[in-house]
Amino acid sequence: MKIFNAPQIKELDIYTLQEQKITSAQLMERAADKCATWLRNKYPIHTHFTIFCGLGNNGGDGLVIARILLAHQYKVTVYVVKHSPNTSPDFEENLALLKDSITIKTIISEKHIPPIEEHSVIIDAMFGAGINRPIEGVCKILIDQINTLNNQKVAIDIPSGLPCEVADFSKENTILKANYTLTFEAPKLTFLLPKTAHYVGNWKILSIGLSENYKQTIETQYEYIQSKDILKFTEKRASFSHKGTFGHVEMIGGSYGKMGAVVLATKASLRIGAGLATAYTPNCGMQILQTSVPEAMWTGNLPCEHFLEGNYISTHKTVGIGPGLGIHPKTQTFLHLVIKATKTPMVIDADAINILAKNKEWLNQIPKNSILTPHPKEFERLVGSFTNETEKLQKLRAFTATYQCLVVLKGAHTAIADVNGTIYFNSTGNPGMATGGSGDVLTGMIAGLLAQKYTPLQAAILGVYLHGLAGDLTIKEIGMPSLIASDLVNYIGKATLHM
Ligand SMILES: NC(=O)C1=CN([C@@H]2O[C@H](COP(=O)(O)OP(=O)(O)OC[C@H]3O[C@@H](n4cnc5c(N)ncnc54)[C@H](OP(=O)(O)O)[C@@H]3O)[C@@H](O)[C@H]2O)[C@@H](O)CC1
Ligand SMILES: Nc1ncnc2c1ncn2[C@@H]1O[C@H](COP(=O)(O)OP(=O)(O)O)[C@@H](O)[C@H]1O
Ligand SMILES: [K+]
Repeated sequence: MKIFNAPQIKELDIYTLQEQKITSAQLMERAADKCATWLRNKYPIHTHFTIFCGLGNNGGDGLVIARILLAHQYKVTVYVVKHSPNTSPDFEENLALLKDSITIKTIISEKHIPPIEEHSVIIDAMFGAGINRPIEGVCKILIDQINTLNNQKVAIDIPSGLPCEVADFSKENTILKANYTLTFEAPKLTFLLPKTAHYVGNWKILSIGLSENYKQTIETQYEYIQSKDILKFTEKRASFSHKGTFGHVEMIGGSYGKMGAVVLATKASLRIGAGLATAYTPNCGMQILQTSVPEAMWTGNLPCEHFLEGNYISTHKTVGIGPGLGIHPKTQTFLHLVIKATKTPMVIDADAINILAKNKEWLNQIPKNSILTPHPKEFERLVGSFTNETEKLQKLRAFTATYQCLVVLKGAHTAIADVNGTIYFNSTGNPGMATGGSGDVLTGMIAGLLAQKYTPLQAAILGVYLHGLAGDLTIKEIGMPSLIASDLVNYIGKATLHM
């Protein structure tokens, strides 16, 4: 699903009106009706709603929602926050319609800000996608007050004050903190970024029938990955296929005391369907690997007892490197040899990334279209620090373009940056996955998919999606805190049933 910025949403709106021969007021009615239906399903009939409306179309949505809720016998109080003389035509039209049913109160200055009933559900329809500067004056005072209340808060389209795209978020910015956000058609970029997502709460996409034809023509830099996107990639296994058909993963990693990481990655590569897997570890890992993953083979440089060092000769398997690797100076040299000897895309994770961060001149030598899977701290070591989300996304794009590789920046809504600059955000996963070893499982999954000849972009997207889904399926059966990385490996199978 494409993620649109504010000008693109406007374009899409205009095209939809022409294509479907409807007025903007009719589209507003449709959008507000979807919100009202959601609210009616969620809140019982005795609920009181306090709706704060701005003067643009977001405010217009609020007025229509009020009208529909009133028609369904809900108790509703509506305030229009009059911060400017300008209003939108659809706001005016709906203001006139609503005036027939209730008295609409106006907030012009601080003294008009009302006390809000303790159990009233607050609907935020002050500013939507049209926000173009920080909020000041009476709106700021009102939002600051609302943010101190424990009432449930539902934002329409986007919490007031939050832009659709990334902006510099100084501490002074006033943004309403919602429990729920009902957004139209597609999420906004700011819903998916760690510094801004907490304003949005639990968000729902409400489809309002915008033109699918026009969506196809809009070029976006951001996409949101859902199940229908991954279904495109999946292929059935041919009857006469054999283990050689599904590739051979060589998972390189492990060091004394950190062998579990490579165990998890190797197992995961097999669970996602690689035909064969070989773990390449120091000698102390041999028995551990052979006992914990009997399906895998083992190889290593026999003289290395506790960490990988020495020579490396490629056997042209699909290489994953990093889990548990350590950063011993001799291991650093060894990694350099692996990178130079490998000619096809590889997966580079954990300490392999940390070593590259210390030896940036080697980055030019990694095979084209390789996939690096840093968590945010590892990413920062690679590209240097960043002060805001804009800078982080710029650095992400610059990195993939410079080194012609993909980056999987892990976390909630893991971001997969393609070589061409498109960034795909994941929709699966949960905080139960914030546990040691989860990332190693992902490395194994992506390597296993690469071995099966998925393209690097497909392997990254599919791996990240199924990894998160395995986490989501796990917590349906055990609580989030109990989830451990081995559970993810065990649920890969169930996750693949959704393909
Ligand atoms: N396709 C869809 O998704 C559909 C979307 N719909 C709805 O339309 C909403 C977008 O509506 P919108 O364009 O009228 O803008 P909105 O957010 O109401 O802002 C109002 C005006 O406020 C102003 N302003 C900006 N910042 C300010 C500030 N800090 N402090 C003070 N003023 C400020 C600025 O005007 P200015 O003052 O700059 O002239 C701006 O124009 C969208 O979020 C959704 O709810 C549906 O109805 C139909 C389908
Ligand atoms: N809050 C969260 N929501 C969704 N996924 C998460 C969350 N926290 C962590 N994860 C996922 O768990 C994995 C953690 O990886 P990483 O930090 O490398 O762990 P480790 O180094 O212990 O293997 C990543 O795939 C990340 O996306
Ligand atoms: K809003």
